[in-house]
Amino acid sequence: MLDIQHISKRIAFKSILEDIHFTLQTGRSLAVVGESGSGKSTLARIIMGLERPTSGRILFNGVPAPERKTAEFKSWYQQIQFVFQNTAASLDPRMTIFQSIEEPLCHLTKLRKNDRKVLVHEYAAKVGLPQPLLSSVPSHLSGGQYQRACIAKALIVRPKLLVCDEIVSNLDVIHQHTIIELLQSLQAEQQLSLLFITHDLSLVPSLCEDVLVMKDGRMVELIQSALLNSSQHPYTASLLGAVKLLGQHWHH
Ligand SMILES: Nc1ncnc2c1ncn2[C@@H]1O[C@H](COP(=O)(O)OP(=O)(O)OP(=O)(O)O)[C@@H](O)[C@H]1O
Repeated sequence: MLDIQHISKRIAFKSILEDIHFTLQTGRSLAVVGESGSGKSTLARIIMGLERPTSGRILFNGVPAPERKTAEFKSWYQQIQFVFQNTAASLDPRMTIFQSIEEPLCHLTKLRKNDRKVLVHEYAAKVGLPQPLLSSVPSHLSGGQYQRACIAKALIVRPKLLVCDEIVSNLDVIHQHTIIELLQSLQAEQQLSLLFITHDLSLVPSLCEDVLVMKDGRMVELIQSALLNSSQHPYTASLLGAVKLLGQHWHH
């Protein structure tokens, strides 16, 4: 379904991404891990259509990503939704949480007001956002609640693929786990494919079947997360070593 074909990106003669290629099948989950500066966010921005690759292309169900501002762009991107690390900028501070979650339905569907309202309540409940919070503005939410609102906003148009860029990095461990459990259950319920970008390898095994390890814009290896512990690659081993040094738990 998502087919990343030999993506490279150069900015001012500097190579940011070099020959990234992988596929992500329906209902599967892939983590993209690597230390800061390895090119993860650039890859996410290219998948989103915010940046163009220098070479290579992206197909979704066999269809190449359309140019921005075309009619095809809208329907292509209805299938792929994103949740970002930069949470403070993800929701409009002047809108209520209800309006924010409703917004993509206004842009991407022809649903009537009442039907939109039913869906907003349904998705708020799905992500565990208490109903009274829907009339609040984003600044009144905790980090975990804010992230749930972003997830509800992304999922309400029933995308086939959800791309998450560092979405739990700013949360404490308990909230990290509830968000990961939420993604697991939504994934199973909606046959959602998940691309989970993180610098934190400890989060990967509980959520993703496969892992793409990146370093300096290149693919180090693509490996099943169940086999991570036995990776022969020195860079993957060093990332794993860092996780163990921090004393984090390994959730299989
Ligand atoms: N517009 C740009 N101009 C110049 N260099 C850039 C630009 N965008 C990204 N880079 C460089 O590309 C490299 C990869 O950045 P990117 O943000 O994709 O990495 P990352 O793995 O997501 O890091 P982090 O986890 O810190 O967000 C970095 O060295 C960064 O400085």
